[in-house]
Amino acid sequence: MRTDKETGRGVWAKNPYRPGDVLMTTRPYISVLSTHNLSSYCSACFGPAPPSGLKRCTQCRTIHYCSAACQTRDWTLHKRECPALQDWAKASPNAESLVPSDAVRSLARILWGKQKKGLDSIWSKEIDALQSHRKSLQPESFEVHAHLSHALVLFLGLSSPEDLGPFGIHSAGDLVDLVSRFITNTFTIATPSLTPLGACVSPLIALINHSCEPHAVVVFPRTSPASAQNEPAMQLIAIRPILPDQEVLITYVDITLPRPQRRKTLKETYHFVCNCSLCSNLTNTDPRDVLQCPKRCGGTCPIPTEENNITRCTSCKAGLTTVDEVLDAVRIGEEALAKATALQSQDPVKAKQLTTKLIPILTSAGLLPSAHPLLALSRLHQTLLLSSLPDSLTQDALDDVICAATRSSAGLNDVLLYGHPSRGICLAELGKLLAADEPQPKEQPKSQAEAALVYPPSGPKRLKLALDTLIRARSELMVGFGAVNEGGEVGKEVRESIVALEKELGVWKQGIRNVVEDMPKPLRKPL
Ligand SMILES: C[S@@+](CC[C@H](N)C(=O)[O-])C[C@H]1O[C@@H](n2cnc3c(N)ncnc32)[C@H](O)[C@@H]1O
Repeated sequence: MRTDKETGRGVWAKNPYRPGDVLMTTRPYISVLSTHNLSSYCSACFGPAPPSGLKRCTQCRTIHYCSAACQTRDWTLHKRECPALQDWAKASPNAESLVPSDAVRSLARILWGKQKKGLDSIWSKEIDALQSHRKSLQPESFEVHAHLSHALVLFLGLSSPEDLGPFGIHSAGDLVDLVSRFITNTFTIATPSLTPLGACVSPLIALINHSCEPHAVVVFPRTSPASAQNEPAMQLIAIRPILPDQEVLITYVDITLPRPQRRKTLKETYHFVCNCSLCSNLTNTDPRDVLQCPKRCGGTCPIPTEENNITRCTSCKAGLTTVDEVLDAVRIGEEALAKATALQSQDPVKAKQLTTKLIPILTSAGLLPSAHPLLALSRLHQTLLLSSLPDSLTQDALDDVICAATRSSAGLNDVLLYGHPSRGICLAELGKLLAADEPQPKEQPKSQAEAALVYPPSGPKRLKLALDTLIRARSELMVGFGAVNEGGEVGKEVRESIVALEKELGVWKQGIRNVVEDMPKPLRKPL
């Protein structure tokens, strides 16, 4: 750890690292599941329900565990949390707020943890040393802070903030510091396939500063089910070569978003203006911000904005003549993205209608798959299609989701570095879909030219594409989720699918060979 005047504390590499190397493994100090995951994942190891189901805490009836060992491990904090959850539910005015928010449950766990370990313990000191932005808080965030503080005091069963003394909080300033430390240093826990599960705080991982072109990523690969007591294990994994004496940087925001959106979140949540290599490079065309050349010469041009609406192909210099159409498409695309994201869980049908309608509009306006908001809409569309696949799968439904996954993967590949976990997961999903049994295989095109236009292909061609995609997925997962982890849980599943597909393709080739060998041999001409 070193300290820099501008960025504060940070982590520097002592040794060289290659992409796929694990730099550190640690368990967060506190972690909580998001409310909607509380009954489907274990609150101690964050694993999914085993075949026998999860066991619910009989007292609070809110927290679930996968085993007695996990329940025992969580007991030191849950014994404080359990009565608080019961009292909160009793006082709740409606069924939607029977459980306090993830942030309130996390803050309470931090305070109970400090009390249990001792206010002078290293544990508590590391929490207290986390970066706080109390002094630079903007008036817009006062309301969030006040709301969280009020809910926290209620959840702890106290009558006023003055009663927080036993937790080391002696003034309003201390309380603002606690909330600010949580907001600046909290980390999203995800499944091995990157679905968000909840929130956690690790003082070690929280030391790492940000870049929109990160050297490393933090993932939860879950490599061995036998070691549930070490989960949720956070691993810091290199995705670029890192040299000794180089600062290790991760990203705090979604780096598929264009510069203005990234900078806004970094300013509002983390209180700094990003000057990373990607944010400072304004000369190159950013794949997050590009249209096809209006003359389709193969080049690209930057997406126009209200302020700068003159844009030309960087290759043939043709000027864009459909500026208003593009500006409108991007504006309604962004509105639809915000709406569909908000509706995703309450009304997925409506959300899918929005993504289905907007993707062709953005595509016909010339946006490339990597451009914002097309990439974000494509990824959301893929998730919505996958979760609404009918039980009796139809060829059209399967082919639709394959096309969506192909578009997302193409976009991600242009924006993210080789080996980024999101690229590997998207390829793995695409490969698995291509390998799925076709419900009603389509007739094979007669000519090669016709076949080239059909996507996704059918029959053996599709299986071969599935195999190639899974092989690419595996090599990317070996980077993003660590080579020693064999690409994490998903990397291992992909390896098994590759073996099964190779067998299937082998059987198919052997079948052809047998048919050929059984055919009557042409008579040899006499010499
Ligand atoms: C999770 S903490 C990282 C560790 C922090 N530097 C510390 O001293 O504890 C996040 C905070 O670090 C600072 N930070 C991280 N990356 C930065 C960057 N690229 N430029 C400026 N400040 C940065 C910001 O104050 C941010 O809110």
